[in-house]
Amino acid sequence: MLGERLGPDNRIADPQIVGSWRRCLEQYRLDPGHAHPRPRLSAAELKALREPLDELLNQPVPALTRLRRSAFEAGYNLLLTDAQGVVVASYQDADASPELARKGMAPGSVWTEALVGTNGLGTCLATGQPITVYAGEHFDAGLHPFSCSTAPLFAGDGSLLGAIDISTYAQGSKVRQQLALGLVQQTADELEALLFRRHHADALLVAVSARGPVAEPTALLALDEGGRVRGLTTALLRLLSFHQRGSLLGMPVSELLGVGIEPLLASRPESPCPLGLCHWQAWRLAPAFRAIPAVNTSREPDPLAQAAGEDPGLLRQAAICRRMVDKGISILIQGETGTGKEVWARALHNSSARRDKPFVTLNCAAIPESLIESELFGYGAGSFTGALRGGKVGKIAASSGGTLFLDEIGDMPLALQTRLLRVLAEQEVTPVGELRPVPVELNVICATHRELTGLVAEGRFREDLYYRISALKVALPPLRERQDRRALIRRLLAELADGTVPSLGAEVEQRLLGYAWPGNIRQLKSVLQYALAMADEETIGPEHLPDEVTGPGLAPSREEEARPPLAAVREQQERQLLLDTLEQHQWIITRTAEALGISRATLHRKINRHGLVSPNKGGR
Ligand SMILES: Nc1ncnc2c1ncn2[C@@H]1O[C@H](COP(=O)(O)OP(=O)(O)OP(=O)(O)O)[C@@H](O)[C@H]1O
Repeated sequence: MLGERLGPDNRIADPQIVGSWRRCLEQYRLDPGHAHPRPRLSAAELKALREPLDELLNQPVPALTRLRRSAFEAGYNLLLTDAQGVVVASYQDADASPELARKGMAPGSVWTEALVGTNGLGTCLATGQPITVYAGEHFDAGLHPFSCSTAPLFAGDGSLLGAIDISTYAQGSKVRQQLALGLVQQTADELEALLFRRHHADALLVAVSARGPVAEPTALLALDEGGRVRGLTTALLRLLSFHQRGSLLGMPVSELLGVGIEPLLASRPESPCPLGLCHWQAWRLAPAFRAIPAVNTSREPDPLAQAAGEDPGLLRQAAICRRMVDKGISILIQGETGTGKEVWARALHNSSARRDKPFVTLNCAAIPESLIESELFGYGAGSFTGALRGGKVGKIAASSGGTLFLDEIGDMPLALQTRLLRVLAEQEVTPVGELRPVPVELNVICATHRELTGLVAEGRFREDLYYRISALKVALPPLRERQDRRALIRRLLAELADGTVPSLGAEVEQRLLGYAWPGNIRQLKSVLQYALAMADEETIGPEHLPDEVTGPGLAPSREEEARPPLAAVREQQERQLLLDTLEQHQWIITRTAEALGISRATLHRKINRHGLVSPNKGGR
């Protein structure tokens, strides 16, 4: 059979593939004429298998996020398996055919070579080598329409952890697909480097590069105090042309790299090692060593860039904010409800030199006027009835040195505006009922959905405070005006999906792009959550969307004024009923939903649609 496939046109010439076909025929005794069942594990079984990969799956990892994004944009599906070839996470392209998912590219499906025959995942894991399996190179004829590129993923201690794979329809040539293999290999190297740094957190780490210093070094060496090799990454093994790490462990670094630990320690970060240079030139490499701190230095994504997404206007504002953030310039964020004002404020804080200090929020619209004062300024022991016996630290003092985010500043009562202005000028706060002021280092970021200049003109907002808090104004556009809506929808869908990311049907995407989103990103998130919960299939169809998006129920906000008065009255009544019932049940969603006779999901949707805000923000 193998002889037939090799044929005159050399269809299977790649020695890795030939080796795999031999194993399939001779060792596993598979028959290429038969479809091979791909078993699927239950969710409970899968949970245990995911554990070794939790470090990569339970938190955003920049290298994986980048690959997910590139794969999405290029129409590939991305799979992550454990070392046994069981898919533990799958991220599917919104446009790719659901056929890919039907072929077993979903969490729980098993892809070992012994079961499925030659395939990217199984063969990569069988050999521990990266591989592209293209079209007819698959052993199972059912997989011939596809092409996949897979790289093995190694843990910090060098053991095989699993594999990363990107797959798509086979088109063009195998050479094109091999470009994708480079991308997958790079990601696997970066993930391994991350795990390696964590695993060897107490060792001296040395980055080796053939091209001089690189931004994200992946060829890493861990040394013990005596300068012996404790571990090395697969990227370094490749660079040194070694296949096995076992024989190198314990070896003095001078033997491996031709440079002892003292010169390495003495070499300034990023300076080339003079001894190594001679040695490496003999290998036709121009190395650069740098001792790097043995801590996790992987750069987190830029928080402002994350918040701006791909909208050109927001990216411009992010660039301006970055320049201002540590210059003591006050920033006012304006935008409709749910446009991400708090997200932006947090991004500002996280981009600032104060990022390790507290970020404290106060929503001036969400708490009764009478409480804002004590919340903000705190109070001394026994200062009024109902006060805590020991007094309470106010939000201003709690945020000292960090950032105080004052949301809905337009709702701050006039008397408190005066006091706030004084604290900003004098940098000291006097708690309610106390005489002595306490010094604070107050930095505020304010936000509002109102037009503050209008409030100033009406005498409801102090003009001097307005200028004091708004040296730089950031205007967040409503979702319907963001130019990166499509990308944002896809990103949120991928973030909210637990594992497999279903695709959006063309009609659904059009509806989401055309909808007016009165509740902006907050509403979009709850609509996507709803759709994900409703859709069991690989594709989200119009039937999985809530009525507010599909039905005539709620007209787009731009047409709001044109809505018939009866509908507007009904909306108002519903809003009031919701508010009353929520308050009656202390914003406990389960109880409120029960009292209203609706599901929790519907209640959440209605809360979002009406833009209702719980006093403690938790009930949103
Ligand atoms: N750029 C973004 N990317 C992803 N999610 C976002 C982004 N901006 C906002 N969100 C999400 O949208 C929701 C609303 O965001 P946020 O609370 O920051 O809005 P807001 O404008 O402060 O709302 P409000 O005026 O009602 O307080 C949150 O769930 C947040 O996580």
